[in-house]
Amino acid sequence: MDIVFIEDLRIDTVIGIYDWERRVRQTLSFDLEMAFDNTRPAASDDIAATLNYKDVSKRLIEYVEASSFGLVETLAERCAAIVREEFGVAWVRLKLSKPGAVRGARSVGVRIERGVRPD
Ligand SMILES: Nc1nc2c(c(=O)[nH]1)N=C([C@H](O)[C@@H](O)CO)CN2
Repeated sequence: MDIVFIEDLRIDTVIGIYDWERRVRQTLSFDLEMAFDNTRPAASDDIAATLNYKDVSKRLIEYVEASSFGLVETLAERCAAIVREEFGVAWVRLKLSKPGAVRGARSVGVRIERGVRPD
């Protein structure tokens, strides 16, 4: 199985359960691993045959910037669904980090895997 990945995609949004968090924008970081057969784009050298990481990044930026969920779990789930449904990705691993949210920890958050991982 091949992977297309996006690392440390930083996006500002409204996120959190506390009153003060509803009034500010915080920076989240996204790491994604997406299953994709890279042999076809490699053979054709054609961007149209790829899972285009720029297109995925732009779509997630658009969605996350406009969102205002309480939990990182909810946002992670919605982002994984976008990747799978709009980009035809069979399996995705998504880590959503909320840096500085907990004193003493560099970062906190969730990691989820959705879909069926190809062999
Ligand atoms: N599992 C989770 N725990 C917590 C979340 C969350 O989204 N998922 N959120 C918070 C607060 O919003 C926190 O980030 C503020 O410091 C606490 N725990």
